[in-house]
Amino acid sequence: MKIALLGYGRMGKEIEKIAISRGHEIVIRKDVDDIIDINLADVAIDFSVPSSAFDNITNCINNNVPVISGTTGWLDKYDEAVNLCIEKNSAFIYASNYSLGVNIFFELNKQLAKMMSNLEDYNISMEEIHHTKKLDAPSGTAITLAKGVIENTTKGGWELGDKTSKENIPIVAKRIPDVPGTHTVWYDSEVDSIEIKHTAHNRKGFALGAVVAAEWIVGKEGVFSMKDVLNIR
Ligand SMILES: NC(=O)C1=CN([C@@H]2O[C@H](COP(=O)(O)OP(=O)(O)OC[C@H]3O[C@@H](n4cnc5c(N)ncnc54)[C@H](OP(=O)(O)O)[C@@H]3O)[C@@H](O)[C@H]2O)C=CC1
Ligand SMILES: O=C(O)C1=N[C@H](C(=O)O)C[C@H](O)C1
Repeated sequence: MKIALLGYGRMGKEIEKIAISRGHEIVIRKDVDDIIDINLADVAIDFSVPSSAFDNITNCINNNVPVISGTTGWLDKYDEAVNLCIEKNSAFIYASNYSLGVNIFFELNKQLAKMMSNLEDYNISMEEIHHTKKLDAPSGTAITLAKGVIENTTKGGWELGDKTSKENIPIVAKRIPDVPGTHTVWYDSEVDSIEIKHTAHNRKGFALGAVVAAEWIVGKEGVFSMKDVLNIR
């Protein structure tokens, strides 16, 4: 496949290595606001910055080039991208995290939330730790984890900070040099704690998932998720 990399930073470079090792060709490497001809590519992979993701994605959709987006911090415009994709009969996936391990962790988190939903002695909290170059907080992955709990409990939302709250899920965001991404969900009571945790050791899992999603989406039409790609039930 001919792949356009929209964003050629830490993730773009990791994706390039995996894509080439799987027999693909990189035809576009876009950073900043370069003018590009997206039609040179069979599929585009966007790991850029929150302020440019929406423009990158809609350029692909408008040109009927399937697009995989991993950029976080732009989701206020997600519904607009979805509607455009449906209107143009194009193909699009956004995932806050493309690694297989985190996508299994998302399902585990939902199951645990269901089991804990009636146990009032336990307080939920979350923590995400990332490298100091990360632009957004909390991480997209932490937001997906919080949504997974909200869908399965009476929690109404999430908030940044460590304040225990009956209504919202507190999320602490820590920035420590070189950490690729660590997410923990706790349920604490007076007598014990339950903890589930995912630790990325490097960026290879994110990059492989994005390339697998790009291979999967070519020839399809619609708005999909990593659950579709990985066939997780
Ligand atoms: N979903 C997932 O699985 C994962 C998601 N991410 C997310 O992916 C994004 C990128 O992460 P990462 O690679 O670490 O970040 P980097 O900062 O290393 O890379 C982002 C790149 O995007 C470039 N860029 C800036 N403006 C544009 C534009 N208009 N079009 C295209 N590229 C542009 C930047 O260029 P310059 O430096 O010149 O500004 C930079 O090279 C983040 O939002 C991060 O949260 C990260 C890992 C996994
Ligand atoms: O910025 C990162 O590095 C990461 N961002 C994603 C997020 O915001 O969840 C995924 C991963 O944790 C790495």
